[in-house]
Amino acid sequence: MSKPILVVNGLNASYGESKVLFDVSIDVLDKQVVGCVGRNGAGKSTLLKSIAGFLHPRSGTIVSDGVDLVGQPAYTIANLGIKYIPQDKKVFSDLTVRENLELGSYASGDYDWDPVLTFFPKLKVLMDRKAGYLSGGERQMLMIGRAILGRPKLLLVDEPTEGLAPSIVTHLKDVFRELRRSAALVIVEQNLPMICGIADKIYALNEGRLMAEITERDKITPEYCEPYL
Ligand SMILES: Nc1ncnc2c1ncn2[C@@H]1O[C@H](COP(=O)(O)OP(=O)(O)OP(=O)(O)O)[C@@H](O)[C@H]1O
Repeated sequence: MSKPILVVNGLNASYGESKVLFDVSIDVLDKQVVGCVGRNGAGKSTLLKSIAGFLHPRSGTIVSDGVDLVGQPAYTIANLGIKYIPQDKKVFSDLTVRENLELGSYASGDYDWDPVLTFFPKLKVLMDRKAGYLSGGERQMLMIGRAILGRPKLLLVDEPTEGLAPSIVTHLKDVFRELRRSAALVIVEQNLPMICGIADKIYALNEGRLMAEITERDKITPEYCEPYL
């Protein structure tokens, strides 16, 4: 039986006076793939940002390996091996692909190039190119490569397939499947065939509240999850 790598309990989060998450509780086991689905504005990104330390919640606990992450700065959480891949695919445009990749593990100085170049051989060719010139798919490879270069234990991935060609979506699906050998993943995703194809569990959010925790294998299907979108 795997141990939990993340336990979020009673999370309430706001932007100023506007409350966005209401008493959200989730848990993620080691090497588990957890999907998070919901309509636009449901609070999925806010949940990931809260775990990653980019937004300090009003109340609740977020515990990983016995450490409460609430109140910790984002860089401390990243150094604990919890890597956040935001939706916006922002890269440092004037830095090369190599420099962008290395920045993610700069603090720890621990670079594990093998999985990055095995999963994304195309990055080898692009290594000296300025990141600002990359296509959307190449940027996503860079974002994921940057997160896995430092041997993460948990990846928080926000809508990784948004706007990408079907061949890249299939590739990313294979990458996430392989990554679970060494890390747990929480993936926010609107592409139900993609997330249902790899998730062990799905959480559905609506208007900041948890509507469902779907764990039965035969219910982790696009048809079953569709009403939550
Ligand atoms: N920086 C911010 N300041 C104020 N309100 C915000 C901010 N970011 C998000 N919100 C609001 O919080 C709510 C939840 O947004 P969030 O981005 O978490 O939803 P989401 O489920 O990820 O949506 P989407 O699928 O559209 O990305 C929305 O009503 C949004 O307008």
